[in-house]
This record gives sequence, C-alpha cells and structure tokens, in this order.
Amino acid sequence: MADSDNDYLVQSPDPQHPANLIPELCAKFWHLGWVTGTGGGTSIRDDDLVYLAPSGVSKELVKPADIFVLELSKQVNQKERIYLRKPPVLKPSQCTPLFIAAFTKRNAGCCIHTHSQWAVLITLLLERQRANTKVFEINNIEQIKGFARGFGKEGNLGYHDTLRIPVIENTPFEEDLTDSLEKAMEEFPDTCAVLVRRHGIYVWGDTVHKAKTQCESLDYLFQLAVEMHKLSLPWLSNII
Ligand SMILES: CSC[C@@H](O)[C@@H](O)C(=O)COP(=O)(O)O
Ligand SMILES: [Zn+2]
Repeated sequence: MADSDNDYLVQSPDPQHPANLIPELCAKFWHLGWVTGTGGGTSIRDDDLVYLAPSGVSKELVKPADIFVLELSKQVNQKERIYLRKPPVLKPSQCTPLFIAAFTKRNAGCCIHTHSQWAVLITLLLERQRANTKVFEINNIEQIKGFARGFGKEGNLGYHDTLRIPVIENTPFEEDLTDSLEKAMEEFPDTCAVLVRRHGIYVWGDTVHKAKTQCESLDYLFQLAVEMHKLSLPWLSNII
C-alpha cells in the first residue's frame, strides 16, 4: 500500500485530532520561544497510533499533511521504523525514539520537547553549582500543585511536596539520548520530565492537556528558579 493511501489518517475536521493539534501546539510553543529555529517538537499518541512532526522544519509552520503516523505495537526495530503514513520528501523528527520512550515506558498520551532557555539555564546552573547533582529540586511554591503525583498514582503533588526533575547529559545526536532518558525514567519513576544539559527538556503527560500544563508549569518554575538564584534565594526551603 502506498503511503499516500493513508492520508485519511491526518485529515479530520476535528480540531482535537492529533494531526490538527500538533501544528496548533507547535505554533503556540514557537511564540513561547520553546521550538524556534526548528528545535523542539511535539508528539501525540492516540491509542496505538503515534503522530509525529517532520525533522528540521520550522515547527510553527507544520501542517496536518506533514504529519507522520506509526503504530506503536508494530515497532520492532528502532533503526527501521515502519510508518503507516509518511509524507513525501520529509523525514520524521529525530526526537521520535524519545517520544516513543514516553509512550511505551510511561503510557503517555503526549510528549513535548522544548529548547526553552529557562530549562537550558537551569541545567547550566546545576552544572556550575553542584557538578555532581543530576536533579533539579524545588518545593513550597504554589505551581508545584500543577504536577501529577507520579506514574500510576492518583492526584497531584501538594504545595509542600518536592518536585524533582532529573538531568541527563546531551549527546551529538538526538536519538543517542534515548538510553539515558529511559534510565532517568527508571531512577525517577514519578517524574513527568527529563532535562537535557545545555539542550532543553522532554515533558510528558497522560493527555495533551496534562503534558501542556506540566510543560508550562515547569517553564514557570525554571524562570522563577533562575530569578531566585540571582537573589540568592534557595530552591528548597523548610516551611511546613
Ligand atoms: C536546532 S536543531 C535541533 C535538533 O537537533 C533537535 O534537538 C530537535 O529538538 C529537533 O529535532 P527535529 O528532528 O527537527 O524534530
Ligand atoms: Zn532538541
């Protein structure tokens, strides 16, 4: 079957259809400075179908017709991915194996990758301040209540809970981040995100809404944490 036979997979009048949502979200994220200069991206899983943006394109200009589709359960080899729908000329996002890790290891419904400068700055501060610390930690900030308690757990974190986001080291090729991302997920089973040193962040959630709001809350906290650092205010406090 020719790939073009499956164009119907990305054609829908429903604005909530993944092929319509990915371009809309990427355009919004571009305005936040999260996916500028082709970096970053978003992928959505609907049951067994995974929708992906193309690689190396202006993410804010992606159209539904540019979207790749694959079946999660049919993937046997990372090197030879089988696509159900593949637009001509374009290549799938280099972030594909990392998005797939969020879908398979955490049953996520959406995964967002940003090159947010706040996320990058946090990894730089951690690198300089505490060379061996591979985790960003913050507590006693209201926005922490915006995060799911953890994988397979009910409810959200509380105000006094400590939010912990692991940091992995960057690699020259995006796909080579996959092993360390998966290891960080095992070490921090409740995390909804992994920071990538000098690069950005991967954030996931059960739904598109949860991935988006957690990504927004993280960006808010990273910006706040950078400002707190400038004022010599600690990210962890003992308020009870
Ligand atoms: C500015 S290039 C950035 C890429 O190498 C990568 O880090 C990235 O986030 C986007 O990869 P892409 O393959 O375009 O989806
Ligand atoms: Zn990237």
